[in-house]
Amino acid sequence: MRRESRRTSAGTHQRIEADASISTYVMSWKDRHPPRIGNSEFVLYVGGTTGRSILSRTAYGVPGLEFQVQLSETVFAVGDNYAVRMGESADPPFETTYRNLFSNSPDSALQKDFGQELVEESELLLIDLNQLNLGVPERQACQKLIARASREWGFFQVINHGISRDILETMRAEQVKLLKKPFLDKTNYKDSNFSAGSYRWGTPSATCLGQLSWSEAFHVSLSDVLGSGGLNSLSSTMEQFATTVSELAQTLADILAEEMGNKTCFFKETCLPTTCYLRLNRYPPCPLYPHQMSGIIPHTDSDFLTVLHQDNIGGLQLVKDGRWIAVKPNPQALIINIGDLFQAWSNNVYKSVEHRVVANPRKERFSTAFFFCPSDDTVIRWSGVEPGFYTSFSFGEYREQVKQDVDILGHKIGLSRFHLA
Ligand SMILES: O=C(O)CCC(=O)C(=O)O
Ligand SMILES: [Fe+2]
Repeated sequence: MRRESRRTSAGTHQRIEADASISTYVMSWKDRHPPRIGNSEFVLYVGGTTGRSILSRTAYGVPGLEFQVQLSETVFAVGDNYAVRMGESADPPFETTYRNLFSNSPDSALQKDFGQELVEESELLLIDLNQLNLGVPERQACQKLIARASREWGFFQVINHGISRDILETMRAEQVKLLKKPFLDKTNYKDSNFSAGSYRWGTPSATCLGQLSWSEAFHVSLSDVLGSGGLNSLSSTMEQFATTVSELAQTLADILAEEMGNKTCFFKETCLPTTCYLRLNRYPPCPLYPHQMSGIIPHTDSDFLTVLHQDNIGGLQLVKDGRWIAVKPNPQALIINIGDLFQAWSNNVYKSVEHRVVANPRKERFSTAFFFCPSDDTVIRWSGVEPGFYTSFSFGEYREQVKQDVDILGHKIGLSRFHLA
């Protein structure tokens, strides 16, 4: 959490920490520049969002004091030597909320997950979708490439994908504007297009550092956004983005089905723009445990396929042949990855591969993920002649199982829940 501090003499560093309940600020001291100067009293000023000029109340405190404030209020604390201003940082209070996880974890706790080995960087297979519009041989070769990448990697990237640079840039600008709002504004965000709970950060159920995702996101059901007539620039941008990206996802899904010898209307009938989801991700810098903290912990996506637009910071990694590989960012390309539903529907032909994001110690990162999903009542089943690996299940059942596992166990189990013995 960023703090603006005015330093008037060397020695003590004073700060106010936002507690998990957010409406409570806890006074504390931190030794940054020993020797420490004693526990002097300080004055806490609480005001409206414009600060000192409209101060509404003051209090006298010592470290350890808990002080209730309104979410919209700005807090200043003035100690004998310092003034600290709070309440306007965009970053969620990771350090304070998860302080028990940090203090209980031995330094080696994350090394188990991240290992000591150097993660190799690789460029994902790059497919030029313009090939689909040329002659029959070019189209067939391109389709085969898409299917091969989905079988062998579960991941590839595409250029000439039909989403204009203008749409991508406008979407990103709206996303940055939204996610750079002060944290307290995001937790309170009221938009008639977003249902409650669409703003998420950290991992509420985490019981160890390996389960903590150092990121925040607006996870939006497109049924809330589409057809609302674009009430503001954010929703009209999301509408435009989602409509074009869902056409791309539809094209790719149809190709993957066709390459299995199953030309089908299934995706056209079950995956509508309104049944899909959009996730606007922001990864604040994480100076703790450099290169070992997850921005998003290892997971597979619970959809048919995902279209991802990332910036040029990097951090996305995926598993290939049992090893983590870092994806080299390509600003021209969109990343496509296969999700759990396609793996089940194709009876393991296409792979839903585990991936994660490694938090960057200094730079923030943004990505936009479009999840190509069917309606909740759509049943996912293998319809080929070979024995199936999974029981059939509806997408609604699948989502419910994932939610339960995350709530109870702290992590998703995924497809193996539906594996036939
Ligand atoms: O930010 C990224 O690169 C990946 C995001 C992701 O995996 C997700 O939102 O499911
Ligand atoms: Fe993902």
